[in-house]
Amino acid sequence: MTVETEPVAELPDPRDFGLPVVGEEEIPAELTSLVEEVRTLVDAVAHTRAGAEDLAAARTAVAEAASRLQGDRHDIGTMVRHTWPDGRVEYGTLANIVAGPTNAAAPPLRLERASGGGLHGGFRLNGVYQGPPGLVHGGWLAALLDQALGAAAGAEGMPGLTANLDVNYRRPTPVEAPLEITARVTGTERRKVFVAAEISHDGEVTAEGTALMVRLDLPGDGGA
Ligand SMILES: CCCCCCCC(=O)SCCNC(=O)CCNC(=O)[C@H](O)C(C)(C)COP(=O)(O)OP(=O)(O)OC[C@H]1O[C@@H](n2cnc3c(N)ncnc32)[C@H](O)[C@@H]1OP(=O)(O)O
Repeated sequence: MTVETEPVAELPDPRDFGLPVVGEEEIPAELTSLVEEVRTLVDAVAHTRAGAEDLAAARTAVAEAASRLQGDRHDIGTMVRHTWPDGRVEYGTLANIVAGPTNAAAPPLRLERASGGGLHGGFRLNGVYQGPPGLVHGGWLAALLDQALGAAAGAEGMPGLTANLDVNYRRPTPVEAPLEITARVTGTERRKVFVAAEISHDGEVTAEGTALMVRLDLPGDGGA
């Protein structure tokens, strides 16, 4: 097994496969701000003790907002193009449930290149992500690890699908608290990309995951 992290092939443009592409820079600031507001709304709805009158008024306002937005939609499968500071281009799914920039159901996760290699990001999960009281749901921790693991492979020019994901929960992960996530490629073998990631709070690892990503068969890479 090697730890070769050079991109294996030029990434194809998803448009060549019939998938629409939106540049990250084309997402209107108003949409980004709306996504933030909807996250706040979901948290408010999940925890509200408001009375019937306020609930009914809020329902009407939300229904109006939804009907205003329904008409003009991106297709399922629309991709978003991200350009790293070194010029490398990467594609993600616009409405990805864990990191889609326009998906208000996704947590506010933003991954950056780490100085020592791999990716890292700081984030905070509100009470909507609870499993046990006051703690983040284990399924969401697995989803966050899976996303970071996939993104770490993608950031090295080796996008793929998760074939296997192994998660260990080391300590409880609190909601409403600063969290960090890191992920990196640890090795490659033919189309297999081995990746590892951790979520930590207060400097202590709370959950860690390893995955086998199987690299997409890209045109011209021979699959080796
Ligand atoms: C920025 C974007 C981040 C995205 C992160 C999110 C990640 C996701 O959620 S992906 C969605 C969940 N995953 C999926 O839906 C994948 C479903 N599975 C599949 O499509 C296929 O099984 C797939 C693509 C993983 C592998 O199939 P295929 O391309 O035919 O590869 P295949 O030839 O069988 O295997 C390639 C190698 O991997 C190995 N392998 C495949 N699956 C496994 C497995 N589960 N465990 C161990 N090894 C495996 C094979 O043994 C083979 O190894 P070797 O090179 O040593 O012979």
